[in-house]
Amino acid sequence: MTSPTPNTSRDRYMVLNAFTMATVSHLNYGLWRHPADQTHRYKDVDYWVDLAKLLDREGFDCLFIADALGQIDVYGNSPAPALKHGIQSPLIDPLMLVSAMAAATKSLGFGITLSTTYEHPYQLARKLTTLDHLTKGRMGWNVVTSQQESAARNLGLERQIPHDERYERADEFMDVVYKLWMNSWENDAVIRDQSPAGSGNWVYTDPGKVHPIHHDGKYFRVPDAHVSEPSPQRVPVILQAGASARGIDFAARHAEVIFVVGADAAGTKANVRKIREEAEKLGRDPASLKFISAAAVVVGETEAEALEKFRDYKTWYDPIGSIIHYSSMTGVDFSQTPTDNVVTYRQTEASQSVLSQFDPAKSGRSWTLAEATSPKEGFGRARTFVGDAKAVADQIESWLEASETDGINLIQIVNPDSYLDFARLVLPELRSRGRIRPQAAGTLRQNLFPGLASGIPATSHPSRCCPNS
Ligand SMILES: Cc1cc2nc3c(=O)[nH]c(=O)nc-3n(C[C@H](O)[C@H](O)[C@H](O)COP(=O)(O)O)c2cc1C
Repeated sequence: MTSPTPNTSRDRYMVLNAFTMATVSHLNYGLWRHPADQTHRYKDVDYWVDLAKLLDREGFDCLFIADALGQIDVYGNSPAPALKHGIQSPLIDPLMLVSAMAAATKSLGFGITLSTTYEHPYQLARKLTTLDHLTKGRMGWNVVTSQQESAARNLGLERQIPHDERYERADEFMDVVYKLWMNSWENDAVIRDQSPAGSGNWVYTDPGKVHPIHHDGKYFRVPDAHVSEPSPQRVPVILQAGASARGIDFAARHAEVIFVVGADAAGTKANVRKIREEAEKLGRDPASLKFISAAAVVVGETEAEALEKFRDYKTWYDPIGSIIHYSSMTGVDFSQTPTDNVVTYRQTEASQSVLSQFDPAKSGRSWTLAEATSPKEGFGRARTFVGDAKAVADQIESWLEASETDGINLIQIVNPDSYLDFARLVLPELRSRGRIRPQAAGTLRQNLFPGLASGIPATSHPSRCCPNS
């Protein structure tokens, strides 16, 4: 049951992320065919640098990039529909994009998706430490346990590790990376004493201040110290999205920014309260968690202009594409399901929360497949706010209130117009209402959690549990 306690820890400043994927269409199914859309340039570094510069200039907190590790092939039991419809395929590696974007920006954070099921913690720790150095403390990690059989098949497994066991493995994965990031190098381990040759005092790193972690667990054995010296945040900001029972437990334990789902504001709020409650039980400070959800915005100078734009965008929207993606996330082949059939929950080894949010037992009403995947009033499964600047700002504020979330992951409908329109029209309005932080504070973590004295996680975060932290 949800907590009756109202959430009192939310800041006035909202979290503002742009949400995309290194592919032709993310949640804006079919819009790659729109004449204004530039997403087909996703393989061009200038496309990413231009997007990052725009978001940085306009004061977005973070560019959040989703990812997947295998083909989208549940719908019709084949990759062909996703390939034809351009549904998250073709796809490139988002981590590779960060250095170029970082070099062209000052304060924009980067939330990149990496899987605890298919990465190794020792390697992942080095990759994210490297980027946290190169970005000067602007890295976030969207921790996923993955959900596609196609990833398992192509990465050396017979089949997916079962859903709950993936989370068990993920818990141990986090334990390993926390030890590497927080416990292995002391703050003053690097001395870089350049005493002249012959003095005998010169030293780069004090070996006595670099500690092996001696991890020997069920899934991982990592005996030695981290190979990289600590980065500005030490631990990238931990983002997370899964919301099954096991996903909620994981989020409550580890996540700082939770990408929360729900069929509507009430369902989203129930998930927010559940995770907050669990986090508090684990001794975490409720102010050290933030909740965001996906949102699309169609804004015009006037309501009529916005409605016309919405109508135009809708003509390009691909409802089959949305079902192809939904099949992949849920692990259920919906290719033969009439779109007016009611969505019922069934347990799969893929994402459970993406299906259970439409379970009548959870949301209080039934949803047809069409309503779940292509609601008339929106784009895909993202909340959609349409109108002039004032109306959109009103809708965003009402949504944040009703869902008890802290901010949005703004999806693109048409790139870059969706972000340009938002920046030109909605941001000044939100700014005038005191919703946008006036300037960057330092690291991504300090931007998201104003008041933190340093870039490292809050003292109640599990990464701070051990010596040297
Ligand atoms: C809103 C949302 C966004 C997600 N984004 C990704 C993603 O980009 N890449 C990925 O591999 N998994 C993604 N996932 C999958 C989850 O991270 C998680 O691994 C999966 O949902 C299984 O957990 P669950 O049953 O607890 O939801 C996403 C899930 C949700 C709900």
